[in-house]
Amino acid sequence: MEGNSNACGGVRDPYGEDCATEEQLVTPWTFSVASGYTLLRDPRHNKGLAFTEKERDAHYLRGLLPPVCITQERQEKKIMHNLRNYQVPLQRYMAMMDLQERNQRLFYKLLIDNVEELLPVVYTPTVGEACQKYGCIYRRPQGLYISLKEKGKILEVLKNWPEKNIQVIVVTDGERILGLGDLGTQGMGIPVGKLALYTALGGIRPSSCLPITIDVGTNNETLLNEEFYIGLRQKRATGKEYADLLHEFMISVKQNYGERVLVQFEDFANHNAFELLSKYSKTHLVFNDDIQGTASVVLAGVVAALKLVGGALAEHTFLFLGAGEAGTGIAELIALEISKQIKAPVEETRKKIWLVDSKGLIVSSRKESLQHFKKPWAHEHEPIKHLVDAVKTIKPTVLVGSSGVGRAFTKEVIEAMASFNEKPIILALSNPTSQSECTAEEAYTWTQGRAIFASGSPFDPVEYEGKTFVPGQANNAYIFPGFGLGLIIAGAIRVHDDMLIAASEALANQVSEENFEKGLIYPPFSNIRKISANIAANVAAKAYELGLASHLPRPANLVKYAESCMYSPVYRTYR
Ligand SMILES: NC(=O)C1=CN([C@@H]2O[C@H](COP(=O)(O)OP(=O)(O)OC[C@H]3O[C@@H](n4cnc5c(N)ncnc54)[C@H](OP(=O)(O)O)[C@@H]3O)[C@@H](O)[C@H]2O)C=CC1
Ligand SMILES: CC(=O)C(=O)O
Ligand SMILES: [Mg+2]
Repeated sequence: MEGNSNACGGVRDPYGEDCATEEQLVTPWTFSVASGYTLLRDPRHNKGLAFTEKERDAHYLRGLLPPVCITQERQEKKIMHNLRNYQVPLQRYMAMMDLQERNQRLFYKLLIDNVEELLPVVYTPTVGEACQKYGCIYRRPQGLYISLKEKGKILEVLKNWPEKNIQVIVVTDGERILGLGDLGTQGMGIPVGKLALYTALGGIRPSSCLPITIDVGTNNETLLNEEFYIGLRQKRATGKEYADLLHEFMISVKQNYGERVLVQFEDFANHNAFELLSKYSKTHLVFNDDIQGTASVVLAGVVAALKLVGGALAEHTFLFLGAGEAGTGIAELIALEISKQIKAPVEETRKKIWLVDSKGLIVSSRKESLQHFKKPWAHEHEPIKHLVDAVKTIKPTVLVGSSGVGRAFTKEVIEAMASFNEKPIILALSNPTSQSECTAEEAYTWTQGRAIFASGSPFDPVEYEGKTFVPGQANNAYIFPGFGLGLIIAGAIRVHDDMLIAASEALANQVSEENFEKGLIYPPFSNIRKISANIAANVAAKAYELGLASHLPRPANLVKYAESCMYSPVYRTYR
């Protein structure tokens, strides 16, 4: 039989793949048995050198591994040692991605046990560089790519993904990747990174997480001309063509995974993000991390900061540089919380919050030309063009950077904040580090060590006049993993603003006296699983209270229940 010949090097070739010429069509046959060689190449089950003698015998692994058997802890130690030897952050990122492809449990064990060290590797700032170079470093698909070519077939594409029980999807269209702009399909690094955190920080099983990038083209000329770009080489589709593709996607997701799958919109440009959120929040379980997750984390930080600076939330004045998704999202949640606290209409409480965009202070004379999400912030005031003049005029107690413009908080801006605030609250939220509105060192030195500072991407501690200042990280990574877990354990069918406030309260409550003594307004990430369990419990409790939960009866102890639902990366023993 021709297919059995060994003419092309194969002992048996039942499917004719080896003897087929390059022009002949063959069927890509595969069969999967989780033992032997296949087991070593299955990232979900592979344990590498940690397979025991017994397992090596039972699963046909003899000879496929060197003789030594080591524990998962020893493997972890070795990989951390190797990672620390890399000088370039992107090499660490690639090593972590390789590990995720090779041995999933070890990847998550590493990430959970070394979260403060590895968060900057798999997440901001390094993930930003990874997205910029994603075409060059691309090895294997880590999620689903849905492009205009898949129009009309999105449901089929979803069915191609090997896992069926998906609980969380993080989706981007790559148009506003961190503060780095339009990176097209290379934005895939973001859903992949966010979902790694869903598992490591929030305990959602990796198999129920699905990263998706929707490719409608890119307006990034550099990428369009880049030899190794992996996306569609065309300008972005807009209008009906864009809306139709997104609609087909949302319908297909619900059809394939049901009512309770959480869709997290991530790093869409604001001209689509607000509309998508408002359209699909009525029919789907959707959450926009940049608008809502960021709002929740910043509200928590500000509430915690009040313990250090004093005063009630309503007594503070807020000024934002950046009036997009993050800026207006945060502003709205703060206004909502103040309105609940002082029982005043939100139209009133918005008046203590001011925003500056690329054209200057948002004021009523600009109202007609403003995008809809900025209009509620167009207060009566004379126009002001520059941030520094806005700071000097408005005299905010809290200054928030959500502009994506690195070093926009100049010395003059920060000194102005320090001139009328004993303890100015300065939050430089933009990512990655290159886009941060100021560095931690600038915030502390220009305020003579008086600033309460946190940033979107991490900064090292700063020595100033013999004292060490530890900056906090105001990043939505504190919120979305626990928030998602809360929605899942409650079987929530819709997201409600009160759930964001519930998440925020839970986070603020986790800041200890010891943290406050160091000037921190967020608890350390090293406690993140406990923090996430508390956030999840508060969010779930709110879902039950609002009648939006479908998992009945309600567990009595939601914190314990959340903890008990969390994925553990410890190896299982194979019989
Ligand atoms: N720490 C965290 O957890 C998060 C951080 N971010 C970061 O926040 C940044 C912004 O994100 P997002 O709100 O979604 O982006 P958007 O594009 O929606 O908004 C950016 C805003 O910044 C304004 N802006 C741009 N350039 C200037 C300038 N030179 N002076 C004043 N304002 C300017 C824009 O003005 P105009 O409207 O006039 O164009 C716009 O209002 C990003 O860097 C992102 O990484 C976002 C989410 C979470
Ligand atoms: C953190 C985040 O979501 C962002 O920078 O877009
Ligand atoms: Mg984002």
